[in-house]
Amino acid sequence: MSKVVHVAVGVVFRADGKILIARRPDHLHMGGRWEFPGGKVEVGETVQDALCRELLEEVAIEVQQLQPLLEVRHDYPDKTVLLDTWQVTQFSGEARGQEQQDIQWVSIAELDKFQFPDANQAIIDAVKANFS
Ligand SMILES: Nc1nc2c([nH]c(=O)n2[C@@H]2O[C@H](COP(=O)(O)OP(=O)(O)OP(=O)(O)O)[C@@H](O)[C@H]2O)c(=O)[nH]1
Ligand SMILES: [Mg+2]
Repeated sequence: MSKVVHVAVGVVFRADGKILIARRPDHLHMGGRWEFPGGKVEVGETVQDALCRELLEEVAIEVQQLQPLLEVRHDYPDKTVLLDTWQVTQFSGEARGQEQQDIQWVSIAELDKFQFPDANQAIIDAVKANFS
């Protein structure tokens, strides 16, 4: 059994209620699909630290307030991920794709128009249930 990849994932809300999504670069796992920004938790790092680091690296925002939303464990054919998912309610800076990836701010209703990795359906369901 391969080990579970622990991933810090941020559902970032802007003051107008829109959520930040980013398009994964084509060459990566799940390339071309849309995601909530985040990345792997490194050794010796808390998941909160990882989330803050990843959001700064990927979309140039500084997290100021976060709270746990849910954990999703999902088996892909090639790996198992644990998406440790947090709601970000306050941040500073203006989001931009730091790795040439497209980003968009979308309403909860619009989330269904985008193709996400399979593991994300549980996150989208939780967002709709909690925040619609
Ligand atoms: N960030 C992020 N990763 C997701 C989501 N959904 C999902 O299945 N994943 C998976 O989680 C895994 C790790 O995420 P990642 O590729 O962002 O990790 P990372 O930023 O540390 O990238 P790196 O390994 O290139 O440094 C990938 O296999 C990715 O496909 C999501 O909404 N956001
Ligand atoms: Mg990432």
